[in-house]
Amino acid sequence: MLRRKKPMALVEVKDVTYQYPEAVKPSLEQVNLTIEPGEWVALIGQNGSGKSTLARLIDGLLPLTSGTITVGGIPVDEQHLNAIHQQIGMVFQNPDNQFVGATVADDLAFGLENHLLDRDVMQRLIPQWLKKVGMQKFVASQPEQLSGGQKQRVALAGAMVLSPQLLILDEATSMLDPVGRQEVMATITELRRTQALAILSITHDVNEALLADRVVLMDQGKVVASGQPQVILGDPALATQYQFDQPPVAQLKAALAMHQIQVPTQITTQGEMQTWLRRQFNSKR
Ligand SMILES: Nc1ncnc2c1ncn2[C@@H]1O[C@H](COP(=O)(O)OP(=O)(O)OP(=O)(O)O)[C@@H](O)[C@H]1O
Repeated sequence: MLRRKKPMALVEVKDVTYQYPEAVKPSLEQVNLTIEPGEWVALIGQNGSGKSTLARLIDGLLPLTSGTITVGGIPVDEQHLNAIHQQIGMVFQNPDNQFVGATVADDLAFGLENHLLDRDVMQRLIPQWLKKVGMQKFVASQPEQLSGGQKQRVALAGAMVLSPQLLILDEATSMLDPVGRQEVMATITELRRTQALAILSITHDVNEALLADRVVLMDQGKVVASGQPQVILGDPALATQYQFDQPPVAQLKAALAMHQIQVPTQITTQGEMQTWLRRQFNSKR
């Protein structure tokens, strides 16, 4: 009997161990991770748990020394770096370190020149992508005329301009004020709605992790848990052991439990909590 082969995930990380050359111990140990096409995975974990190292290995910014990684079926190695960089767009933490051009248009053109695109293709793609991130009015602006959130939206346009299948966000909103953070998250949510795009977002922000399809928790170079955001983030034992903030609903549950009010475990979202509280309130009137 013919057995049908399982379709390949977009990203397959298999048995990856990595030690920086000067380090005394590995930063990643036997890491396995898959990301499906179109899936949004939030990578969480304490400082130094290995999240950025894993992202850099997936993008080929660090050389793999043990294990394998494929993106879109292409092995991440020196030979395939160009092809890998067309599959992945990456946005980093610091808005100022990412801006290399004298103007917004120059900045995007600089990134595209590395991919040897024709001038007329570039001139079509740049305004198209600036419009998608809501920055079309700023095409001739200089970096110092932009807010942090606006710079990160330009970085997003730069990461997306070659229509990659995977967007990696390495704490892309952590240096922004609440308005900038909101702007960038709204842009990412909109991109996800309109593009066939998988996302790997590294974050310490519980509200950002809640937007993902799945949360992967790392600790000391290992993946220690993976599952639905509300389940992983709402687990009080995991939150205490691995020191992360719980979502507002989980915090409210814990506070109510201290007053002997037990909220059913299946209630995880704000909407479910509101409905449940309203019912309790009405039944007592
Ligand atoms: N260039 C380097 N050389 C040596 N060790 C490094 C280097 N970069 C990171 N490390 C070490 O690797 C481990 C994992 O670091 P990494 O930056 O991947 O963690 P992280 O989870 O992204 O942390 P954070 O949330 O603080 O960004 C840490 O112990 C760190 O000190």
